[in-house]
Amino acid sequence: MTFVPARTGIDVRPITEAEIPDWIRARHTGFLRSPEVSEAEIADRSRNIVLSRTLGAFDAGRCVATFRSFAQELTAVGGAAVPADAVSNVTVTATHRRRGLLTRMMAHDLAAAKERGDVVATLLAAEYPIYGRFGFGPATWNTEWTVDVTRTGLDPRWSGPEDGGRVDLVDGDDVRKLGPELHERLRRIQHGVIDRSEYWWQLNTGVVRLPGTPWTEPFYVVYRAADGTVEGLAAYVCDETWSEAKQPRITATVKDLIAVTPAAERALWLYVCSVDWVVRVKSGRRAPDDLLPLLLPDPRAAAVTAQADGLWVRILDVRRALEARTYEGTGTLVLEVVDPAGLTGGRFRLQASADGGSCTPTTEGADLTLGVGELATLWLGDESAVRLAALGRVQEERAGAARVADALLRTSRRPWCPDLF
Ligand SMILES: CC(=O)SCCNC(=O)CCNC(=O)[C@H](O)C(C)(C)COP(=O)(O)OP(=O)(O)OC[C@H]1O[C@@H](n2cnc3c(N)ncnc32)[C@H](O)[C@@H]1OP(=O)(O)O
Repeated sequence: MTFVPARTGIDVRPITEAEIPDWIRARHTGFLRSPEVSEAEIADRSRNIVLSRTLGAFDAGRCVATFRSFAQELTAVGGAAVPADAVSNVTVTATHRRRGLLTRMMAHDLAAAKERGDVVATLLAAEYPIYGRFGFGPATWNTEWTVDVTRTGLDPRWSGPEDGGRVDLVDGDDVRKLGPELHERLRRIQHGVIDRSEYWWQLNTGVVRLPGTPWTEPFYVVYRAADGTVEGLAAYVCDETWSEAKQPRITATVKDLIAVTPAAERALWLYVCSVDWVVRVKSGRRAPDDLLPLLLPDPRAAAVTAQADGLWVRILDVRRALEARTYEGTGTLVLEVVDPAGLTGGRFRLQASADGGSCTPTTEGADLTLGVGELATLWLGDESAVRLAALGRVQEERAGAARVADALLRTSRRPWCPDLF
């Protein structure tokens, strides 16, 4: 593995164990948090980072930029997991911005991911304009609704699901036992979902608490179907707002809600919207086509209060990415994929049907020319090639090719990535 040559006299390289505290300080500085570094954080990082995948830029021995990646699995359309290079903790200290340090760290990491055989790289972008230039495209979107419970039209006498299932309050121990298996089932049916490690469950149930990140123990509920199978799990916290007239005006904020059946999804949303005293429910990050508004007799009670790009994907291997997913339509498409970084561009013939896709290099004339970032936005099924063509971001080399691409690549339900990393 060769490093991108230094143009600035600043070293970009994997950090050593001894450099972890300085790297944490630089990371805090880049994210505009207090530069103070605690022993607890050093211990936590020492346990959880892979040094060879934790990059720093060093100017006169001081860390001035940070970058970290780790192994992740991303669910493709149809439920197969593809190996992903998850990028996180990207910072460049303000004194060293716009000197190409991010560019060098990214080139180093993506080259290593390609060499390892990862199919895609993923990240969550702090700001939209940063990562398109590196071949990433937004592949999932998140919507947050705020439900005005007083106008949902829900029956105030609702006292649990009427399908034979039940909703039970559980505690963090139960969640750590039941959650991982439920999430594994979700991963097999929901494209866009990423794997959750044991550490994720510990962090998100308060077993691991990081300095500077306050923890409020949430309420946890599970939905069990009539046969006792756990099909859904929700975690929510409540504030303590009361009106001046001493009336409870509580907002419930959903931290996590995963369900593997529509019955579980329905029961958990109706439960959260029916807790006495709760007048407002904040949904947290949901897919834009989440059922929530339409589960309410009056969907206008659910107002969209945030909408933003979610998971960004960088395809590292076009052939394996297109062969990993399934297709709702049948047809053939020749794609000219432009990748200025030279990691995976070329001309590919995609033959798709209900049995899967085959993708082979070809010299046939292209139907559609598109950048590798645009392919990422289409790959998870969310974006429309017709829309991108209207924006001038994909070129039709054959009239009607964008419609064919939509018939093959788009999915009935939108992808969703509920997690932060
Ligand atoms: C996955 C995550 O961790 S997301 C978190 C990202 N981190 C942050 O937002 C923390 C605050 N910001 C920073 O640390 C830095 O500004 C970074 C990491 C965003 C950019 O680092 P830099 O070293 O300045 O980037 P670099 O010099 O390599 O810039 C490469 C190109 O991207 C452009 N660019 C970089 N950041 C931005 C931005 N925020 N908005 C628009 N363009 C940007 C540069 O102008 C440059 O363009 P050019 O090639 O046309 O000249």
